[in-house]
Amino acid sequence: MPLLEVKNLKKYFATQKAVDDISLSIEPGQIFGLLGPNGAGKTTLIRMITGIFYPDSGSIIFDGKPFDPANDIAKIGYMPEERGLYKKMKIGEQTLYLAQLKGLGKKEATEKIKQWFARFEMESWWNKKVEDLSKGMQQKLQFVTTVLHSPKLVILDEPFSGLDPVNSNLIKDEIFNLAKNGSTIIFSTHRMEQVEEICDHIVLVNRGQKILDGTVGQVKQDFKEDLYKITLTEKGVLPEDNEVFSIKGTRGNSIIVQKRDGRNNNEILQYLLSKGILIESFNEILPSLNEIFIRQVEGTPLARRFQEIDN
Ligand SMILES: Nc1ncnc2c1ncn2[C@@H]1O[C@H](COP(=O)(O)OP(=O)(O)OP(=O)(O)O)[C@@H](O)[C@H]1O
Repeated sequence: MPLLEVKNLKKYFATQKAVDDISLSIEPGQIFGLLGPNGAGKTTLIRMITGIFYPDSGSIIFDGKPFDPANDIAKIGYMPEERGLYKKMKIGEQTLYLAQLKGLGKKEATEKIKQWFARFEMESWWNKKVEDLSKGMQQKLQFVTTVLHSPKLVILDEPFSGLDPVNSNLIKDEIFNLAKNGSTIIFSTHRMEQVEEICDHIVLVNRGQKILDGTVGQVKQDFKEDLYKITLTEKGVLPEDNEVFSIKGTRGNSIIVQKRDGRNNNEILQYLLSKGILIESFNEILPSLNEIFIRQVEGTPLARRFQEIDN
């Protein structure tokens, strides 16, 4: 049973169809990437899933039942892009307050805060004010306040913005841990390399509509162009266009080839061997999510620069 099911959700503003008939389904433990260009409708969709906006129409099923914001909100942790911490309040006190708002008792909340603060090396922050923290430190704190009550659904909007590589890794590891322990994660970002690394499943939204839905692997397979990078053992004996493949680029003793329709990989290798060309390595090149994103959103062909493909 999915943890979250959104069916035909719509939210129109006066001049804008912000979410225009979106349906999607998220399984428990999934790390789900909600992607789309600026203004696509991601925040509006998230605001409906978190009970901030009522949908104009459509339904949200959370944990098997119609979504009931008053009760279900305690099972959700949302880290919005605009961070919402009280600048003047002391960090320990504030974290405790936010945890209690999410339904934790004072004792349990204090224990959990201590565990998280120890894990993130934040123990010395307890009596500091938020305004005394750097942007990245505030980000870590916001992450802790989002996940402290062990929500079933964690929604993270650009969780890595402003974080250095060490802290990014720390948060990334925690995202994997949360999913491993059964939390479901919705992860919204414009950084496609993070999506490739972290997400199991993605949905791409554009102009209020869903334009892609699948696992990262499936989506890449769907957009593949039958391109291969072949590294040859000897320089100088490069093949030419032929009936099995066409040459799309060369770099040193590596070539990028495109398999012709109806041909298979063995035929590529057989052709090269028949010409006495020895092969050091042979790899399929799948498009990056970044390329797919741009192609789908802009409707432009993949602008691949072959000389820049390194692996
Ligand atoms: N409260 C509002 N009133 C009127 N229009 C709105 C409101 N909120 C969002 N919109 C419009 O709805 C559309 C979708 O906005 P939304 O914030 O959901 O996009 P987004 O995908 O989150 O974008 P970004 O990546 O830039 O955060 C935009 O055209 C926006 O101008």
